[in-house]
Amino acid sequence: MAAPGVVVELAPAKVNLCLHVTGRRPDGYHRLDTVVAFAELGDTVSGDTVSVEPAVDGIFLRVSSGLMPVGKGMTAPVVPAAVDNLVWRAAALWGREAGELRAVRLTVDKRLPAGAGLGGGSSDAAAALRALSRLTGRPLGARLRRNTVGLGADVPMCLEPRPWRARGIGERLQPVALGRDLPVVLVWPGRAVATPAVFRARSGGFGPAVPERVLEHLATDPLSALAELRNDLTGAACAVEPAIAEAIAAVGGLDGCRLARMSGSGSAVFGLFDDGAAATVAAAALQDRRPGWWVRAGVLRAAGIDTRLERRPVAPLTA
Ligand SMILES: C[C@](O)(CO)[C@H](O)COP(=O)(O)OP(=O)(O)OC[C@H]1O[C@@H](n2ccc(N)nc2=O)[C@H](O)[C@@H]1O
Ligand SMILES: Nc1ncnc2c1ncn2[C@@H]1O[C@H](COP(=O)(O)OP(=O)(O)OP(=O)(O)O)[C@@H](O)[C@H]1O
Repeated sequence: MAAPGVVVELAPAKVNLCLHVTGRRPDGYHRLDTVVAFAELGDTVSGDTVSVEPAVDGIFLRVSSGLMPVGKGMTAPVVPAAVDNLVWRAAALWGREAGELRAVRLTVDKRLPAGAGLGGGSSDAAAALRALSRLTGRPLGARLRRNTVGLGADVPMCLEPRPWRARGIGERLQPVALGRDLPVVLVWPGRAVATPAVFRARSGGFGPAVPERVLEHLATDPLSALAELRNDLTGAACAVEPAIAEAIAAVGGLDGCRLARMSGSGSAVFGLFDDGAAATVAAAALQDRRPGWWVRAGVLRAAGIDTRLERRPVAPLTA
């Protein structure tokens, strides 16, 4: 293992710019065609390798949810603090695939609402794997990358947060050229929905894949291209949680909003803007009107996100 140190990784919010449900596998998972991009805001996952005497083996996980939005009337799943946390499961996967871990402490600071369709848990898992790779000096091998889909369908795309087209159940990744950075307002209407419940509530057949012509158009005029696409889970998610329909209408009505849509299986909604300043003003106005909602302005980065945050001093290990 490399010398003791601390690395801090951003676990950025994932936004499904569109989500087409194109079929269903025999195991019940749905085949998707989705274009995702990542915002420069999210949870953080830090990892320490710590020298202590006597040496301590194992993984230590600390989850701080102090920054998670918790307000009157909000419902969000509890973020598990131990072996059910996706960060823990990612570290266990690393242990199986890349080698034993000794005295590693992973700390998750939650800032993204859980069960929001912003991929928080998946992004945390991916950030933990990047942190372990940096701490140990070992690259993320191809087999490990492939196996991350077992942690969650969104984990492979979160390993390298950049615009992707994802097919299969999310693991067949193809880079996508997004013509420019997209100012975004992210809104979570204070009510979580569980992904399996939304897929179960879906009715009707399957839709067409994302046309190649529209994918190419994303490189030149992303907002017009996205207007031709859709999120096929919107109806089902709104039936499960009507607050989503309210959020889509509220975001669509913001000054300067060019497109409002749900992300993933909900319940978060995003609005795209031409102009970052307009997005910031609109977010503040909406937050004033709806204090029970979680509202953030950010930017979806065409070039992807640099997830390496600043180094911090090493703190002593207290297990
Ligand atoms: C809807 C998306 O957010 C789009 O990016 C993701 O596909 C969901 O990714 P995720 O939260 O990592 O999902 P997982 O934890 O793998 O799956 C949760 C549950 O959602 C359903 N599920 C998920 C993904 C998929 N392609 N088809 C499904 O039917 C399954 O019932 C599954 O048991
Ligand atoms: N580190 C984590 N952060 C958030 N949730 C976690 C984490 N680890 C496990 N979970 C569990 O995962 C479930 C989904 O949380 P998550 O925030 O990833 O949902 P989501 O945003 O809807 O994801 P997706 O966009 O991938 O569908 C929750 O029920 C939560 O208890």
